Amino acid sequence: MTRLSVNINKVATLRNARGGNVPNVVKVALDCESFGADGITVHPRPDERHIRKSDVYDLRPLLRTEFNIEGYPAPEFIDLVLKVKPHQVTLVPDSPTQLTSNSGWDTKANLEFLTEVLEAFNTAGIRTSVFVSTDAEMIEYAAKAGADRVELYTEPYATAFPKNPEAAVAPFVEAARTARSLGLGLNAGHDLSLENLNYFYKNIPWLDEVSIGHALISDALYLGLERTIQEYKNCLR
Ligand SMILES: CC(=O)[C@@H](O)[C@H](O)COP(=O)(O)O
Ligand SMILES: NCC(=O)COP(=O)(O)O
Repeated sequence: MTRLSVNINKVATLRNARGGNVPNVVKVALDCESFGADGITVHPRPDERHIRKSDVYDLRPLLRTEFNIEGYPAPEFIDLVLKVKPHQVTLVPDSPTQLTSNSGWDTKANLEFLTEVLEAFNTAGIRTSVFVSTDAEMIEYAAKAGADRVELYTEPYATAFPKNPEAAVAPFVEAARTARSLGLGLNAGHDLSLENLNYFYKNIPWLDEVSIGHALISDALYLGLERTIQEYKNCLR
């Protein structure tokens, strides 16, 4: 079974636009779970432009499904994750000012750093995932650093999909095989959508998890949150 983790960053973006508590990020997360989401993902950024540290603390005791926290492992992030102890932490190589994630780690160049950080999370009993491109060497070095899983950065797939789905997914199938041969679990995310998700899943049915935010929350404006989550779940069958 491939699990759907709903990324609620964009709900927090909307809430922050007015400074109040509408929409209520915690309530939306709990509703996502009631509507069938298998997990909730947040990506607290240093400027707190969407998810705030306080959201992470508020969510932790209330979520009933898997909690995944993504982010760059700066000292403040490491401290937050070790205090909150989510089920999974996903390390992303984003700089503080970045608009959104736009690449995977260079796991070879950052081997020492990643090994140290992953060890801290592994020791705390938190499952670890490292955001990577489809480059086999990057996946191999993620395994060397001690990751439990890799998350494939799917933006290149999403961009190439409309013109040529087969060519778009091919490097991801290869990367997924590499990850499996190394005993790594496999996640995927970024720009996955109702248009491109089912084809991705059908080609890589052993995917453990996808995390989806931007397209899913946008679809919910038209379809409503409950129906949207059901439609994304249907893409994973
Ligand atoms: C790692 C990843 O691909 C997503 O977490 C993405 O970065 C979402 O973050 P934003 O919602 O801040 O764009
Ligand atoms: N890890 C990817 C994620 O959480 C959501 O990315 P997106 O669907 O907002 O592009």
